Amino acid sequence: MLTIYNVSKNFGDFSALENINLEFTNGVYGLLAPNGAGKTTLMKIITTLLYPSGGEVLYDGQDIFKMGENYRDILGYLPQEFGYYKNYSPKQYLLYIAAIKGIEDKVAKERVKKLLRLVALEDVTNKKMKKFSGGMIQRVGIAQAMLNNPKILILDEPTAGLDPRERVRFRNLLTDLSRERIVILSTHIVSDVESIANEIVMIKDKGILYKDSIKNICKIIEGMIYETEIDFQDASSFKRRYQSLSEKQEEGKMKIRFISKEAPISTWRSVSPSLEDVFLYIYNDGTLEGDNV
Ligand SMILES: Nc1ncnc2c1ncn2[C@@H]1O[C@H](COP(=O)(O)OP(=O)(O)OP(=O)(O)O)[C@@H](O)[C@H]1O
Repeated sequence: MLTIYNVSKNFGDFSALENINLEFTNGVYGLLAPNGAGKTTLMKIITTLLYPSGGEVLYDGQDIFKMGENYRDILGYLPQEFGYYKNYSPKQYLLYIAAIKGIEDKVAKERVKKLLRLVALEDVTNKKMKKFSGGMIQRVGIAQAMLNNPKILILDEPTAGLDPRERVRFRNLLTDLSRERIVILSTHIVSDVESIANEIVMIKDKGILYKDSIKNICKIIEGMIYETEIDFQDASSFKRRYQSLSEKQEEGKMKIRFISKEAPISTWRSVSPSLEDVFLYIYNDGTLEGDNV
């Protein structure tokens, strides 16, 4: 179990995170927040790349900063900008990283072969990576993070730049991997974590706002989400009053999904909240009038 206990992080006078408390067991966790909320900072602390200004991070009760090599042996990390060598093949690259990690040659060869199969890159094992798609590169990234068969796998914005098919493949891979390890991935894209994360961790105002299942998080706004059709000319006043979640044109009218805490009127249809609705509600920019914020 990975435990984050009262962790804070300051950069000079600026406080990026305050009193973070979290516990992780095996499964996929989606760290979800807008850019700049502190996701990368938190992930860097978990990977020991940044030292917290206060608090502790424990793995099975041991301080990860004191575990040194022993912690790095159980940690896999895919940073936001992962540096690979275009002129290398995935096999060459992974063997090279394995050598840096001090994995014995014979063991490394076996593992690289297995990992390339796991991330479905067997057919391009010896092809130079310069012609690879974003999704293929991300899968090489996952494979390098998995070289030491880590108990904790940290992925910083791993789905940026993937096309929808690659996203699906990527999700399936993570679900598979999370059976026997802690997988924490950060993103500001709700749909990336919606179908794979067992729990969502939301950061707001430097702290943890929620750590819960999607189902429970959605309960926060249950009974507050509606859809209705309005005339385009009424749209701006409507949107000043109610927070719009999505809009589309339908038969000359605007179909709008929105949040209201007021008693509904007969033309509103109550709908089930989604994680995307919660995200928009939580991180709304405060441009509404009245009590609906
Ligand atoms: N080395 C640093 N020095 C000063 N401020 C920093 C430093 N690193 C991060 N910050 C600030 O801390 C806050 C959190 O940054 P962080 O990169 O963790 O956010 P994020 O949620 O990961 O966003 P993104 O996805 O854009 O990286 C931001 O306001 C950022 O400007």
